This record gives sequence, structure tokens and C-alpha cells, in this order.
Amino acid sequence: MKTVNLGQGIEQLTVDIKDILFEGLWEMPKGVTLNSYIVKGDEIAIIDGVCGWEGVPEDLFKLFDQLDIDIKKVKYLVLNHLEPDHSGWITEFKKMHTDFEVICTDKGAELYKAFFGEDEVIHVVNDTSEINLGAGKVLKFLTTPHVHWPDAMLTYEVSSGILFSCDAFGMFGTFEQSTIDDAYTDLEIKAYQREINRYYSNIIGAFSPFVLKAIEKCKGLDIKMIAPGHGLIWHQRKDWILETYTHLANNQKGDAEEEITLLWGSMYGMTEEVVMAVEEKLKKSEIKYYVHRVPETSWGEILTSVWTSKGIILAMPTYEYKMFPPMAAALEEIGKKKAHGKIAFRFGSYGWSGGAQKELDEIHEKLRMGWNFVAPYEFKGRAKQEDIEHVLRQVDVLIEKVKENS
Ligand SMILES: Cc1cc2nc3c(=O)[nH]c(=O)nc-3n(C[C@H](O)[C@H](O)[C@H](O)COP(=O)(O)O)c2cc1C
Repeated sequence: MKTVNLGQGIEQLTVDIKDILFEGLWEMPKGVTLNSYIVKGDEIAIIDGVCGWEGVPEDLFKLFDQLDIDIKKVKYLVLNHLEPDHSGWITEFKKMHTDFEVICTDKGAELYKAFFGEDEVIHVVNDTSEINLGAGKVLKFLTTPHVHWPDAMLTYEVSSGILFSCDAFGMFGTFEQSTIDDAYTDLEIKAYQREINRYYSNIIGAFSPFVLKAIEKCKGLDIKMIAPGHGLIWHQRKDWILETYTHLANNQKGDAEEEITLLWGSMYGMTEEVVMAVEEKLKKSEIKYYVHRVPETSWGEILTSVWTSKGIILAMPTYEYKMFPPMAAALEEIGKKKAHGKIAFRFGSYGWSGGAQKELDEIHEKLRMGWNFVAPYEFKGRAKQEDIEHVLRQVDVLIEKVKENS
């Protein structure tokens, strides 16, 4: 929890959140920051805020005290996005201060009324709107629907060239050293890459076409700094984060990394025995790979690996005429998040009828995943040497295809 000055009259207020599941669902091994910003002209605006969980709004208010800003002097609440991780604090804020006005998109206004009532004056803004705060501070807006809710917009402060981007260009992780990218070496930033990938794939990925549209819109601005609602502020690497987000969005179209994710589950070890042989092969192949077992691994971790991997290996047995259930659940989530365009191979054990493959085909079709499958392989009971060899040959085919397409 701290404040950081970003230039004359512009402050970052940031609160670290740890040990929770984001959206009640996504694991965050390194936590997340909730970033809020104050722009002070003759009038004071706060851009986005924090969640409403116990103690968090109070932390934000303490940061106001540290900056010696009277909370009652806030005239505008600029709400780029009404999701409660940025807006939950408003309920507590309204208990302290009522004479403020709200700035958001038309969809944001509907959401504001649904969450916080109809007491406030709401200024609905669009791409041509401007709010002059005085003392040289002017706010402009870029509507970016579905990055990540339909209400989303970005706010641009003209004099500083800072783009307040809320969910766009965000990441998971908390930061001891500094909240601005300048303080980190490329190697240190690289160490955070998985937190960018995790945030992107878990939270934003399903909206990738909208992300690409938003990035196009940003190209018309003279951006000096990108200040998101989560994670680092991008200064030196503002172009890099735009490129990174473009690349992550394009992962959905099959333009992913030369990587393989091996996702597997097994009840009694029959499928597992072959998984071990496949892992050995991947180790020797010098291709980057991830291995995740279901149900032990969280959906968030799985999705993070799947999103950036061009190749996917699915290994699971038949269970009650269908797929091993945790694999079906994970695949449904992967499909709903629109991790499209993978090259994939599936194998697994069955006892008498099989059925896993049928359900996999159904999920693949239902969610229009567009994966390109190498011929699947099933074996009855324990795999014989020839079964293992067959699976390994198919893995070779997959590796070749992944390399060809990289
Ligand atoms: C609860 C349960 C349900 C099963 N249902 C089926 C089934 O519907 N059809 C089938 O062919 N085999 C079925 N099997 C057999 C397994 O697919 C088979 O034992 C397989 O070898 C398990 O592989 P694993 O050790 O990797 O889990 C079932 C096994 C269990 C324990």
C-alpha cells in the first residue's frame, strides 16, 4: 500500500491484495495490485479505485491522508470499468462524501445505478468528450467495450500523456521495489512474464478481438506512460506492453509460442504410465513444455500454459462413458476462454467401451475451439510396449507440427 507521484498533480495510490482467488476463481500465486489514480487540477478527479472487501477501502482512504488530500474535495469519480475490484470502495466512500459526480460510459452508467443507486450526477462520456479539471489538466476518453466488460473505457490525461487503462495492459503480481517498470531490468521483467500471461489468459483472453481494437485506438494518442488498474505502470516499456498484449491476443488465432502443454489425469495409473514416457520424450526434445495434472492443478495455472502453447497433449481415461471428469471441466473452461487454434493430440486408457474421445469431440465442436488434432490413440487397460511406441510416434508428429508452424 503506497502512493507514487507520477508528475505534477498526478498520484498513484496502490493497494496489494494477496491470498484470495481473483473473481472468486483464479489463483494468484504472486497476488495483485489495485491501482487508483488522482489527477489534481483546480478540481480533483480520482480514476478507478479498489474493491470493497473489509479494510481495503480504508487502506485507500489512508493513502489520501498520506497525500494530505481531503477526500471531500474529490469532485469527479472517473470509472473506466465498474467491476467491483475497481469500484467496490464507492459504497464506503459515499458514507463520507456525497457531493461528487461520476464520469463513465453509457454502459457504465447503467452499471453504476445497479451497484450504487441513482443519487449521483453521472456524466456519460464517449470518444469526443473532454473534462477540463483546470490548472492544465484535461481528461479525454477512449471507449473500449469488452476490455473487459461492455462498459470499459480508457482515460487519457493530455498534459502528462498518461493513459489510465484500467484492466487493459494489466498483470498480476505485487511489487516491493517500485510500481514503475523503469526500476526493473529486462531480466526482472521477464521473470514477471508469467504474471502478465496469467492475467491475460485468465481475465482478458476471451475478449482478444476487442483488445486488438483497443490497441488500434491507442495508436492515435501520444502516450508517455500507461497506468493500468493492476500491476506495473509502463513507462520505458509502454510500446513493449502494447506489443505483448497484441501478441497475447494473437495467440488466440494460433500465433502462439513454440511450446507444448501436457495436460493429464489418471485414476489408477494406466494413462499415467504413458504420460511418464511422453514427459521423458518432451524433456529430450528440447521444446519448452509445461505439465499439469487434473484435478490437482488450478484452472488458472492450466489456462496460463495453454494460452501461450501452440501444442497441447491431452491424456485421460474413460470414466462412465465419458472423459475423466476434471479433464472435461478444464477443457470446457479452456474452450470458453477461447484458447483457439491449437495443434493437439489425445491419448488414454479405457476398460470396455471407451467414450472419452466422443466427449472430447463434442466439447471441441460445441465451443468451436478450432484445434487441429493429430490422430488420437486409445489403449485397453495397461499400455503395452507397442501402445507406448505408438503414442510417442504421435507426440513426434505433434512436435514437428508445432515447430513447422512457429
Ligand atoms: C469409475 C470408473 C468408471 C469407468 N467407466 C468406464 C467406461 O464407461 N468405459 C470404459 O471403457 N472404461 C471405464 N472405466 C475403466 C477405465 O477407463 C480403465 O480402468 C482405465 O484403465 C483407467 O485408466 P487410468 O488408470 O489412467 O485412470 C471406468 C473406470 C472407473 C474407475
